[in-house]
Amino acid sequence: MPALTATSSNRVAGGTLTKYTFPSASLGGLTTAVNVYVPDGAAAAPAPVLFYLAGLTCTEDTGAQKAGLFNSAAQHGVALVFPDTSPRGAGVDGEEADWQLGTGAGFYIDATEEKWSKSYNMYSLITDELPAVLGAAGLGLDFSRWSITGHSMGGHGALSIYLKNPSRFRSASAFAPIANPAAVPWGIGAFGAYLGGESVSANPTWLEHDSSALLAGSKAAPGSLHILVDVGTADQFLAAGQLTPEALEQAAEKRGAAGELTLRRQEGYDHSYYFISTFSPEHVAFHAKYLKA
Ligand SMILES: N[C@@H](CCC(=O)N[C@@H](CSC=O)C(=O)NCC(=O)O)C(=O)O
Repeated sequence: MPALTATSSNRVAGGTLTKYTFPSASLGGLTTAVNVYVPDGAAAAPAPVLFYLAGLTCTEDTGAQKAGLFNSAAQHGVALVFPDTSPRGAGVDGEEADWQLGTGAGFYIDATEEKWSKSYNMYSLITDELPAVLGAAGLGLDFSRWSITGHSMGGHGALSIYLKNPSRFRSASAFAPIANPAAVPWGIGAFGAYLGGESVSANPTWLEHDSSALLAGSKAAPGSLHILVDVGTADQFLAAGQLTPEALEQAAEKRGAAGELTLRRQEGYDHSYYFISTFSPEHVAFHAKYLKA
């Protein structure tokens, strides 16, 4: 197991936020950084864990600094993990050229195209390596009680990772997620580069990472999924057709298991962290209900 190096530590909301770095096998040996918030008391009784996956152009610091999650996490005794959004410095040609691809835009999938596949494996980092590395480090994290949330690209990550692994997580939520990436410009660009193909018809493996397709086809027991989604009605990327929350609603309808998806349209809110920080306490409370059941 790689050693964690603590590079900063801050007292916040009755707990401690520590930034760790370690060489990541998933990311081809590149050093990755992760912020971990542990509420006081977790040394004696390990805390359930909520991952926060950030969006395009973000880092491990964005959610920690702007999402307003700490007070509610402390109130519910929940630990928070904020991973980075991509490898850094992989040296892939063009990875810094476009904010929607490459650095800051890992899309929480494992690339299969040779150009990207050595380092762009954010799915493995989130689902396997981080729980193994953080779990073995004795930080007071209880990964048998694990939920996941995220924003935009990170909302896509949270929902798709949950729907691919429903028995590993207690619940999922998302702020303004890219709900149907296989069908919108952001997803088509990223999936085309990382997985290959120009469209989902050319490469149907895209659907393995598409939350709407995953929900519609989920084999999880009816009623066993717990999903909360908020989207602002004034979201600029909703207007641009990148988010398509209606696809998720249609998928839930197709699955036909009532009560699994709560999707709320929040009047007048945009895509920003002002929106996220307004509703993040409700998301923590939603997850705490299942993490502490
Ligand atoms: N540079 C871009 C805007 C990038 C942006 O808005 N990123 C969002 C996530 S979008 C989907 O994943 C974000 O969370 N930014 C960080 C922040 O602090 O707001 C442009 O040119 O439009």
